[in-house]
Amino acid sequence: MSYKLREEYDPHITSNLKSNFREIISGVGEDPDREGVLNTPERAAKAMQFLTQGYSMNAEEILKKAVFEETYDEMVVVKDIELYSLCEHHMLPFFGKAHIAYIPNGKIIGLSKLPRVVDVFSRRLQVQERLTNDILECLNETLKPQGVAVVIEAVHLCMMMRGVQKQNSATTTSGFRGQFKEIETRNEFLKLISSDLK
Ligand SMILES: Nc1nc2c(ncn2[C@@H]2O[C@H](COP(=O)(O)OP(=O)(O)OP(=O)(O)O)[C@@H](O)[C@H]2O)c(=O)[nH]1
Ligand SMILES: [Zn+2]
Repeated sequence: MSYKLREEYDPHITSNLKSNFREIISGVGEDPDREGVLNTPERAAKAMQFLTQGYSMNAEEILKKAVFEETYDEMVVVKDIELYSLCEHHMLPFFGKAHIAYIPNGKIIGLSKLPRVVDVFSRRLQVQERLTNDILECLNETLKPQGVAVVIEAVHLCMMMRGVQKQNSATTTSGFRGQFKEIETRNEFLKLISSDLK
């Protein structure tokens, strides 16, 4: 299946979500028949499907479409990939950046496929740790590289708008496989993602 942002919405799912969002609107004390929110259940139903479209995508299929045989065997880094996800505990957004590196093993991947894989796994109900691992394992399994590394830096609205209400805390998660387990390789990656070169 090819990756595309969802423009058509499943009528059955939309109808189910729509009636649930109507309940939520009246549940919070708002009149669901007030003009301003009359179409909100349908809008919210479509927005929620957009935000969770990763469930109907297959990251391995996306990656396999753009694998090329090459002898390049230095580190490839794509950094500052913006991501938006929903925390599975509160269904509130968390968002930030992913940085990905791999060292090819006879095969390179089309660069755009790395952000696409980030989207596939972030457009779901997630925790940041699992999101990091999902991306890492998928790249490791599909490309079988000499090494792969993923770092995610994100802020969580469930910690900002509610709960502890901390506005300046960010969470960093990381995962390393193969050659990135070695301190020198890992440090080279961490240095590259902290440089300002765009
Ligand atoms: N490890 C991890 N925790 C997360 C993530 N997103 C949200 N959480 C946490 O999930 C936890 C859920 O804890 P609970 O005590 O069940 O929920 P709660 O009473 O709403 O917790 P507070 O947020 O502390 O008010 C909270 O500590 C959240 O900060 C994430 O991506 N990773
Ligand atoms: Zn949360």
